[in-house]
Amino acid sequence: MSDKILDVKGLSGGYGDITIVRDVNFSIGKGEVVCLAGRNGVGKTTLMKLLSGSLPPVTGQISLNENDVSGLNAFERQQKQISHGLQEQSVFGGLTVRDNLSLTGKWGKSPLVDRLLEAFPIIEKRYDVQAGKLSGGERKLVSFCRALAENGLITLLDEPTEGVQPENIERMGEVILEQAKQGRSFIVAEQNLSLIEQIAHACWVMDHGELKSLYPSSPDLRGYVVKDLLI
Ligand SMILES: Nc1ncnc2c1ncn2[C@@H]1O[C@H](COP(=O)(O)OP(=O)(O)OP(=O)(O)O)[C@@H](O)[C@H]1O
Repeated sequence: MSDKILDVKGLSGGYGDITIVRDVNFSIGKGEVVCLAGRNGVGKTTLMKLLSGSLPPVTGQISLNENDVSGLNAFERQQKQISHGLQEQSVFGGLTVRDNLSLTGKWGKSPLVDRLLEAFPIIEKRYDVQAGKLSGGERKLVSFCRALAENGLITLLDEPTEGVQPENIERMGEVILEQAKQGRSFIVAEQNLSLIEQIAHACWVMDHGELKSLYPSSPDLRGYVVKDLLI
């Protein structure tokens, strides 16, 4: 088996008759962290949904460890170790933080959970609080911790830092890099340049539903991301 974990060929998809993601091709290696940048509305979340299985592809093939998972739904892909903390299905307001974390069955006593609690002590302090009463940033931390605790081969994170304070963003980056060293791969749709610079082994920019690689092909990651994102 090669070190390639995820291989995507000719992936397209969208909503009804509208195609958002167009003919996307890439592969990701074991332990690789890829950041996905791009302006609002270009299709980053749609690509993440196509990868997680919450949106069925119109064309294309997604292979995980050389097995075709394109026809599997989100739950089945999760069983195959594609973990995700995506925006919409993130955190249920009527459940406590502890119950939200326990939904995947992976929030038990483990070194990984201990590490997450050490990085984000606020989580344990909020265990018995209903998630609907959390701040936006705290909900993002719950979603992040749950996705990380799943310990999947590949973890998809959609704007994990939205509303999160800088020191916690830096800790998110530290945890991602530690996990990547242990062989986990990540795709992180993200606009926060500090996090991108902290964690990215590669960075892609999405534009009109198509992907182009910026880094490491460009030596000036910040310059190129800023130019592509903000102008
Ligand atoms: N459920 C939906 N039904 C129809 N169109 C949708 C749906 N969700 C998103 N879109 C459209 O698809 C396009 C891409 O949206 P998407 O959420 O993938 O962009 P994004 O790059 O993640 O944006 P952001 O950075 O703002 O989160 C947008 O034009 C959006 O209006």
